[in-house]
Order: sequence, then structure tokens, then C-alpha cells
Amino acid sequence: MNTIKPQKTGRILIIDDQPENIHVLANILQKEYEVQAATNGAKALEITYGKNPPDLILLDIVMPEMDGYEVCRRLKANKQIRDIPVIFVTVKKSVEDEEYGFNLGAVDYISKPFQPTVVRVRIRNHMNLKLKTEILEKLSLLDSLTNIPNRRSFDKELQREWKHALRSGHPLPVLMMNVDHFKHYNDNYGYGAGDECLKHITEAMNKKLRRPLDFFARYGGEEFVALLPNTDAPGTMQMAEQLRAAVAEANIPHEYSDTAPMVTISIGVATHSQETPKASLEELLMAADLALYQAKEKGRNQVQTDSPI
Ligand SMILES: Nc1nc2c(ncn2[C@@H]2O[C@H](COP(=O)(O)OP(=O)(O)OP(=O)(O)O)[C@@H](O)[C@H]2O)c(=O)[nH]1
Repeated sequence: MNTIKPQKTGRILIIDDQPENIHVLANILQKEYEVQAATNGAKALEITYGKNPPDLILLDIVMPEMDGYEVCRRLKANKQIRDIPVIFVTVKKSVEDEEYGFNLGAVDYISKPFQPTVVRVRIRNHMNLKLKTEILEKLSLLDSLTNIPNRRSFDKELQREWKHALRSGHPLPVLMMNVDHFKHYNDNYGYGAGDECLKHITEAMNKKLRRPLDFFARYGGEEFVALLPNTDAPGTMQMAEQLRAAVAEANIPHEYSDTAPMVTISIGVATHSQETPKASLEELLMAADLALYQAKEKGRNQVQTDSPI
């Protein structure tokens, strides 16, 4: 008979210099969670920075070389991993010790010797909170209609890529895309049909953006935006043209468009590069917006750029 194994709901890293202590905690937790172990701070940091970081960390304080406080300090100093909850599990149980641990950013403090049931419940609570927070964070970065990143997510990504472009000297192209005569579409086919249209357009464009660094988001309403980091000017124009064509070729009828019998988009391209440097990311966005305005002015269903090849 096939038995269904309950799914493990998270990964826990146990850090303790005494393997037998790790064993005791692992025994309590491994039914519910995937358990990782490290007997010193250096190994713990290696696991945490690695490909499969834990969702929660149980950390002993008294360890030779790097003690638990120092491990915690280093974890909390790193932006990428500082949100992993740390729980101290220790024989140090004075109020001052606890206070010190909490001040370093720990979420809880479990004194040894401990009651397995209490440990299990406290860890389950912290794990649930961590996983739910993660889900909410992911949702807060997604556009609910199209399921692609939203403007908030784009703003974060742009900040990151802007800094990277300044450091590396690589070009950073931005594409602003706007649906043509979308007000007529909504007014004539209805807002629900308008929503469906936005979903189809998203799909059509998403299929074309294949590079791992490409970032595509809904900027708001009927406006979309894409970042194509490290793409040169000819490549950017080719990509923009492909996106424009992909929407036209989706062939979504739009009898009320003054431009074409189907839904089309206009695209404005601006690039921060050695040839066309921008003083700030705001200037980069404004340049893309201006190019989009020109694409609309010149007849829509076309690409305009501030960085001609
Ligand atoms: N269905 C739907 N419509 C939206 C959404 N967000 C914005 N819109 C509509 O998009 C339309 C945008 O209209 P305008 O800014 O006048 O632009 P346009 O009609 O596309 O004209 P041009 O951009 O000049 O070609 C408005 O009717 C908005 O109500 C959405 O989430 N769903």
C-alpha cells in the first residue's frame, strides 16, 4: 500500500558545537522539517549563504572560535539573510543574556534543558510566521490581474540594476510600453474585456522576454515596463520591436482603434550607457517616458528611442 509522506514545511539549521545536542533537536524536529546541521559558526554561515538557505536557525551561544552571538551578528548584517529568524538555544539563561540575544535580532530564546513539546510548538509558531510573511511579501510584489511583478517590484529592481550599471559600466535600457486607444477598448467592449485584453498582452510580451536578467512589470493601468540589463542598443531595439510585433500578432480585435484593426502598443526606449549617460534613474525613466510620448505622437504602434543606433 502506498503511504503518503507528510510534506515537510520548511528547513531548519541547527548550530551547536556538540553533535549530541544537534541530534536531540533533530530528533524532535525532523518529522516536520528538513533539518540542516553545523558544528561551528563558519560552516553555519556557509550553509546560510548557500543554495538552500534555512527558513529558521537554532543557534547555540557557547561555541569555540565564533560564538553564537557573533554568528547572529554576522547573519543580521547581511541584507539577503537577515530576515531568517534566529532562535538561541542555550544554557545561558540570565535576563542579561536573553536581553543581549534579543538586541542582536533573535526572535526567541530557548533555555536548556528544554521540554521537547514546548520547543516543537514554539518553533512551529515561528516557522508559520516566517512562511506566511514570505508569502505576503511575494504577493505584495505581484500585480494581481496579470501575475507579473508590479510597480513596487519594478522600482526595487530598477534601484538594484541602476547601482549595478553604475558599478559595471554595462548599459541599462528601459522600455515603457502603453496600450494604444485603450480607453476606446474599455468603453466599447467593457472593463472586463479590457482586463482580459491586458492579460493576453502580458502573455504575448512575457514569451519574448527570455533572458534571465530581463525584468518585465505592469507599471500601472495599461502601462508596462521592461528592463533589459546589459543589452546593447541594436539588441534593445530588436527586443522592443519584437514586443511591439508580439502584441499586434496576438491579433486582439479592436474595431475602435484609430491606429489598426487590432490592439497595439507604443514603446519608448531609453538607455543609460556610455553613449547616452543619465544623471539618475529618475532621468532614465523620464527619457523613456518622453520617447513613449513621441511614439504616440508619431502615430502609435511603434518604437521610439532616445539612443538611436
Ligand atoms: N480594463 C482595464 N482598464 C484599465 C485598467 N487600468 C487602466 N485602464 C484604462 O485604460 C484607459 C487608458 O486610457 P488613456 O490614458 O486615455 O489612453 P488610451 O485610450 O490608451 O490612449 P493612448 O494611450 O493615447 O493611445 C482608461 O480607460 C483606463 O480606465 C485596468 O486594470 N483594466
